[in-house]
Amino acid sequence: MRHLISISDLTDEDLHAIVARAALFGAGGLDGRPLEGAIAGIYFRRTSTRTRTAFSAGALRLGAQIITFGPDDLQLNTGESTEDTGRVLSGMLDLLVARTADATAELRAWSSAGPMSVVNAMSAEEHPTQALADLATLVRHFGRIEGLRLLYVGEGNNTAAALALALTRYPGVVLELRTPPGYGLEPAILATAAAQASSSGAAFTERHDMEGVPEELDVIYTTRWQTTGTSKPTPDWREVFAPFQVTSALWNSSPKAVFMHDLPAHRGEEVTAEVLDGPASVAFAQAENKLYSAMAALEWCWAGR
Ligand SMILES: NC(=O)NCCC[C@H](N)C(=O)O
Repeated sequence: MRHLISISDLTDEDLHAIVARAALFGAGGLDGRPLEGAIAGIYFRRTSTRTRTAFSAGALRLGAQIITFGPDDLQLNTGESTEDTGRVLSGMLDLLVARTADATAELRAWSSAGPMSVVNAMSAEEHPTQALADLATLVRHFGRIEGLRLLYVGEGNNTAAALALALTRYPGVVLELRTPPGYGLEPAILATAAAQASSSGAAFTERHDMEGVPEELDVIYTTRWQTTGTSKPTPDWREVFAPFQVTSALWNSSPKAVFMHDLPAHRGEEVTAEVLDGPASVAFAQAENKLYSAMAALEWCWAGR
């Protein structure tokens, strides 16, 4: 069985193939119903607009049938164990797309329960299918990922982790993260991304200020200040985050950069309305690419059965 729980589950070939396929789907390249006969569970324990809709619509477009579960539906809520839940679901479903309440470990338990592919639709640690949509957006916009210069501004959250794990595999990529002090990437993600960059020929840096950001960027990316399922440990967190707002001033030294955001957006917090709704923004094309990357991820999982 193939599972997509972390970007690290994918070989370079898998990653390139899924991203290329997503870009093809975005260009109208769906031929037939490759998931005809498949039954996918769509289980979201946290709020979702884009990811849940993308996987539901994507599975239906590919010819699968879906069963959706909300946060209060399964007997997990009345104390049934993760393991027993996995044993039951894997006897009935071909695929399970799940947004967990907490750790990725729950998804790993389900992936080893039986013959059912598991897709991580966001956990506390990582948001791999967001990175796939973002890479498909880069391919659709620039025609390539190799050599792109990207600045990520904001919390080192699940999206940042997946982007770091994916982008550092591409030769010539420059990925600089500017994360507020105390809100950086987890050390294990930093270490993996740095090791990948040194073997692929990418450049990867994380800093905790907004001084001297790189120039001639291709992409400026941000994320909301309130990451799902987290709370801020100190009451002064807004003062810590304030310098990390993405404003048009960042475009002075990068006039050709596009703006990306995993959404939902909070205009006036992590980004100004001028940037989000301005001509450089591809944020809503990026959101649509979640559909195409969900389709590519589902197809890749199903092809491995
Ligand atoms: N595109 C998305 O999946 N958006 C929802 C959540 C994004 C963000 N990384 C969060 O955890 O709040």
